Amino acid sequence: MDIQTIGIVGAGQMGNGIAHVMALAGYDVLLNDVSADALAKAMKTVTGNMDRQVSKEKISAEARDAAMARITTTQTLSDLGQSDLVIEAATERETVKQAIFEDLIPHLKPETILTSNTSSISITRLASRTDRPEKFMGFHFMNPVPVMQLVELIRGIATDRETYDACKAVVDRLGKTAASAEDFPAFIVNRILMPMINEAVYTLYEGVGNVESIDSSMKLGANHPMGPLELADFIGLDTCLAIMNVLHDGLADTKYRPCPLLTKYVEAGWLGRKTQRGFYDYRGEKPVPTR
Ligand SMILES: CC(=O)CC(=O)SCCNC(=O)CCNC(=O)[C@H](O)C(C)(C)COP(=O)(O)OP(=O)(O)OC[C@H]1O[C@@H](n2cnc3c(N)ncnc32)[C@H](O)[C@@H]1OP(=O)(O)O
Ligand SMILES: NC(=O)C1=CN([C@@H]2O[C@H](COP(=O)(O)OP(=O)(O)OC[C@H]3O[C@@H](n4cnc5c(N)ncnc54)[C@H](OP(=O)(O)O)[C@@H]3O)[C@@H](O)[C@H]2O)C=CC1
Repeated sequence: MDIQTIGIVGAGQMGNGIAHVMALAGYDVLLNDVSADALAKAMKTVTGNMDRQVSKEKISAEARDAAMARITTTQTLSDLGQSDLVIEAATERETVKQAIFEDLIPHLKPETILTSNTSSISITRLASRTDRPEKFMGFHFMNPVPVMQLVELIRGIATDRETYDACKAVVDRLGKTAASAEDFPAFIVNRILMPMINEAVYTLYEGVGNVESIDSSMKLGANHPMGPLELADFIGLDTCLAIMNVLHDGLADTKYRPCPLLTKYVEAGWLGRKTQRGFYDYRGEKPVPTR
C-alpha cells in the first residue's frame, strides 16, 4: 500500500514529535487535537526543534521549510478522512481512544491503516472495536520522537501481513529501527522500563532515598541518561500510572502494583514536566526536587 498522507490524533508531546519526523521524511501530515491550544503549542515545539536542527546543521533550512509546509493542523477529526495511515496519539485512556476510533471510522477510506501509539493498552481489544481489525496495529514511538531510534510494532491477533509490512516500510523511511512485540500488556519497552520507574517511586515512598539521591544513583551508578524520577516526569506521571494499571490489571500480579505515592502525585495534578510540577518543580530557573 502506498502511504503518503498520515493523520495524527493528539498533538501532545508524542503527537508533535511524530508530526515532526513524518514531515521531514516527506509525508503529508494532518495533525488533529481537541484543543486549539495544544495544536498551537505543538506547532511551536516542532518549529523550535526543527530550528535547532538547522542551527546544528542536521537539516537544511529548505528541508525545514518544506517539512513545516507539509503539516496541516485541524480540530475537526473528519478532516483526517483522506489519510492513508492514521496514528492515534491521544491520552493513554482506553475510553478516549475508543471514542476517537468510533468518531473517525465513518470518514476513513476502507483501505486506511489505523494504528495507536498506546504505551500499554491491548491492540487486539482496541482493534476489535473497529471495522478493520486486520488493518489495525500498534505503532509505538519512544519519547523524544525526533531523537529515539526505536519504534515498537505490535500486531493484534487479526493484523494482516500487508498492514505490518506497510507500517514497517514507514519506520524504514524514517530511518528508525522497528522491533516487533507481541500484544501483551505494555509490550516490551514499558514492560521492563515502567516497573523500574515504579520501583524508584517505592524507593522514594519508603524513604530509602530522596529524589536527588535516587536519580543520581541511577545516572552515575547505572549510566542511565536520566534518573528514573526525572524520566517519569519527562514521560508524564499520568501516563506512567496508566501503564502500571494496565500491567497490574492485565497480568494480575501484585508485583505491578502502582506505588501509592505515584497515585498521589497524579491526583494532585502534578504530572511532571507538562504541568511544571512532578518529582521536580520546573517553574524556576532550574528543576528543584519536590521531596
Ligand atoms: C512511555 C513510553 O511509552 C515509551 C517511552 O518513550 S519511554 C522513554 C524513552 N526515552 C528515554 O528513556 C529518554 C532518556 N533520556 C535520554 O535519552 C536523553 O536524556 C535525551 C536524549 C532526552 C537528552 O539527551 P542529553 O544528551 O541529555 O541532552 P542533549 O544533548 O540536550 O540532547 C541530545 C540530543 O537530543 C535532542 N533533544 C533533546 N530533547 C529533545 C526533545 N524533547 N525533542 C527533540 N529533540 C530533543 C537535542 O537537541 C540533542 O540533539 P543533537 O544530538 O542533534 O545535538
Ligand atoms: N509520554 C511518553 O513518553 C510516551 C507516550 N506514549 C503514548 O502516546 C499517547 C500520547 O501521550 P503524550 O503525548 O505523552 O500525552 P499528552 O498528554 O502530552 O498529549 C495527549 C494529547 O491528546 C489530546 N487529546 C485528548 N483527547 C483527545 C481526543 N478525543 N481527540 C484528540 N486529541 C485528544 C490531549 O488534549 P487535552 O490536553 O486537551 O486533553 C493532549 O493534547 C499515549 O497513548 C501515551 O501512552 C507513547 C510513547 C511515549
